[in-house]
Amino acid sequence: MKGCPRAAFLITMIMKTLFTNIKELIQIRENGEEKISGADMKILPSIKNAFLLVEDEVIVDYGAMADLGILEADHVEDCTGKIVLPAWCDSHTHLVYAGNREQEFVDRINGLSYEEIANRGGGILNSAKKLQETSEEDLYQQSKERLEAVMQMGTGAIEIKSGYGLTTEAELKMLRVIKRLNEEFPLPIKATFLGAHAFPPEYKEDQEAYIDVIINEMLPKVASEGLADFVDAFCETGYFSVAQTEGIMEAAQKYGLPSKIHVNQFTVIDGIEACVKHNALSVDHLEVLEDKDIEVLKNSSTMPVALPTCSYFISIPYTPTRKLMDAGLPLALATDYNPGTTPSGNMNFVVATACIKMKMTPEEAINAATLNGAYAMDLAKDYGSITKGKKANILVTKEIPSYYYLPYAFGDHLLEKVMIHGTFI
Ligand SMILES: N=CN[C@@H](CCC(=O)O)C(=O)O
Ligand SMILES: [Zn+2]
Repeated sequence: MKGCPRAAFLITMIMKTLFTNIKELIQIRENGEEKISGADMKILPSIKNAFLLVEDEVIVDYGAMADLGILEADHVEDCTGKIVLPAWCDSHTHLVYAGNREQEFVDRINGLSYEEIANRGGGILNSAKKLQETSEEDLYQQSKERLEAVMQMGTGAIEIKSGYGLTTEAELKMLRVIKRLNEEFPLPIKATFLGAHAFPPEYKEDQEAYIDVIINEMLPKVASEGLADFVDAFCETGYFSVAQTEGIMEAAQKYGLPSKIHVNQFTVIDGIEACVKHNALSVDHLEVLEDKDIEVLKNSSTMPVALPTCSYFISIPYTPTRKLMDAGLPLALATDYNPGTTPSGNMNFVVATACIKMKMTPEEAINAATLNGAYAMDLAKDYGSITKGKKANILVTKEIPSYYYLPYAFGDHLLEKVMIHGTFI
């Protein structure tokens, strides 16, 4: 009922939607699992020839068609030949941005690296300049279009970061746009404050002064206006050091903001250890990993998040997800939707890329893109699986041979219907 509080008083009848003859209902979780780890990721519990019942915005029942008694419903959705699964949970995006960076895409084709482009004032600083010059309304309109598009592609819960503002005013502008999206769209949106995305040029020679702005100027405003759920930093050589990242995590903790940190994208600088020490909810990227990083993640509650379409787009190594899972760790998959390294919010393509390039099985990839993604946004209690009492965020595929077909036919749009909070969008 987000964005429509009065409706709760106006609607008196329960709206029932019954999905019948489902070829296979997948990602059924009955035991309150909040995340799936290690070898368990190979298992995707399912029922063949199933039904699913939704009342208002909640999943209330499911089972084999043979066990479906006579049931009245306001709407019956015949799913003969179709797979039904929970909507994707995209736990890492930068979906709010201004303009695009297709020139840098061509520059990379012509031989420049991400680092070389950034050193010339491109990259994050290029996006920050564009965003600072864009009005809040225009930024909202650009972002809204992207959000509508990713929902049509099956995203039912999403995290969006700031980080292209890099001034107090522009960071707050981004976060207000995220807040407005959250108010006006039916899906849950978690906001992450990423003031520590890059050093603005005017602070190049005095990094600590910018850290001071983040901690003593931006964070208090973000917190007092209730604009963020999490804090993030780009913990990377040439960006924010481990010590600076720790300072930001500690400051955010005082405002009750857990961290989700960009780390180990290009270099190993012991950032993961610092994140685990500060109980980070997730560590994201991890394209370069050493055994010691994996050891540190064991026995922690921090979710490793891989972003395979970022690796695909800027031709960097893929996160060694097999090593992580072999170590018994959980793993989430997300898009990293942003104008520089991943101009795509397509979770289907993320799942396919994980299977094709990282050799994850479809079961592992689907676990990573649903329940584990929800965990990485602190949303697993209500999203990410077919569970009685969870929100009805449901994908219905077209008629396909099996769920293997989703990553197999990687370029096809295979979703027929998307339901968010009990309503087809
Ligand atoms: N690595 C840091 N941030 C983004 C890219 C930002 C940009 O290039 O605009 C990422 O997650 O890939
Ligand atoms: Zn990112």
